[in-house]
Amino acid sequence: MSAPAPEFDRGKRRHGDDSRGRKGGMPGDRTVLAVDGLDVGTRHTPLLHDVSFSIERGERVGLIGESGSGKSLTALAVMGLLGEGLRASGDVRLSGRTPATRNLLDIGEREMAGLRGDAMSMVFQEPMTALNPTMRVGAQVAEVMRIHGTRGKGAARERVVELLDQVGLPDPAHLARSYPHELSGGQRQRVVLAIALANDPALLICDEPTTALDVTVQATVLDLVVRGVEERDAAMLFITHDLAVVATVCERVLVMYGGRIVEAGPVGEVFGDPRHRYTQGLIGASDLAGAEGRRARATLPTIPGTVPAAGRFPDGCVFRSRCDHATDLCEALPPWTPRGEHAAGDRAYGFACHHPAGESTAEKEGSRG
Ligand SMILES: Nc1ncnc2c1ncn2[C@@H]1O[C@H](COP(=O)(O)OP(=O)(O)OP(=O)(O)O)[C@@H](O)[C@H]1O
Repeated sequence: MSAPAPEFDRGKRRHGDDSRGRKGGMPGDRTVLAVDGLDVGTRHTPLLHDVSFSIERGERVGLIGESGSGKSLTALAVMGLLGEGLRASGDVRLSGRTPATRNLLDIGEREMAGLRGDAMSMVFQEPMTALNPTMRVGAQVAEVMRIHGTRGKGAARERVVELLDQVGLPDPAHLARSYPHELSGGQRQRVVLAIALANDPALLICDEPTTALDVTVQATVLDLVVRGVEERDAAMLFITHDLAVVATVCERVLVMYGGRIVEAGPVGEVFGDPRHRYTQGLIGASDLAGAEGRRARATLPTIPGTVPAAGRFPDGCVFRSRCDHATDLCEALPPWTPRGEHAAGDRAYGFACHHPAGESTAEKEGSRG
């Protein structure tokens, strides 16, 4: 998209309070999603390793990384939508309406289906795959309320028009009677968003929601997504390749490579002062607009080579086969290093790199033990 200038001032909230003793963050009062030590793989190939993070109510967290890093698998594992042949282990808790007392990875498909579209929703890149081509769009929005019993028939009909209006569709009462093929791509994605938001989910996951859209409508749809989650005080996980979008939409960012989270923190800190060499490379190769972005691009290295196929990442630091700074030390898995003053073990603020950019004296002393 024609990216707006990045604003490096998003990380205003402090998230250290809820993370003592637990890698992904102990569910506190405002924690909606807590993922702790999530591993995903096929029988033979591990794909995600020890993924840990949490998201609070009203918080928007970006998940970035090149194609094949494991972003979609993370989202699908949370939603209980991993395909046949994939296994997940670890701990995934969702609160919001009800206390997060159970690990989502342990509950059956029937119960998961009750949560999807209700307590948590997901918007995918391609709206046509999410819509039923043979059903009028209004009926599809009403159906998600009917399935979850959140509204009676008459109330659902009124709510459909309200929701279609909220996502900026013109003449919503008339448009509700259209079929998906009668709408533009941008209009279809708005309908998908209306469906995702219909039951006021506590968690909205967006996987490249605007990538398939015309650049002229991308910014508008993004704005609607942000407004939708803000109005509901919902938590959002936003998956994208586009760092400029993360800078605009999110407060916090998780950087993923080789199925691991390699860096995490407030967008301003991570994009303004990346510590992991992979994050540095991503920023160097990105379209971050504006003078700040261009200056950064001129001084940061880009990423040599390509992402290895699943199961072909090196042991130790997963990035070492592409990293100019790699040494023998990188054959060992780098420990998670908290950023600045943050507590050891706080996975919301830190990085896992043996040779981080801009290493502070305190960190050097810390790593020497
Ligand atoms: N069902 C599966 N069986 C085997 N490998 C899989 C399966 N699904 C995904 N993978 C592999 O897992 C890795 C991570 O995939 P994932 O789709 O999560 O990447 P991504 O970061 O979302 O990429 P993209 O940005 O292209 O969507 C890839 O190497 C992919 O080939």
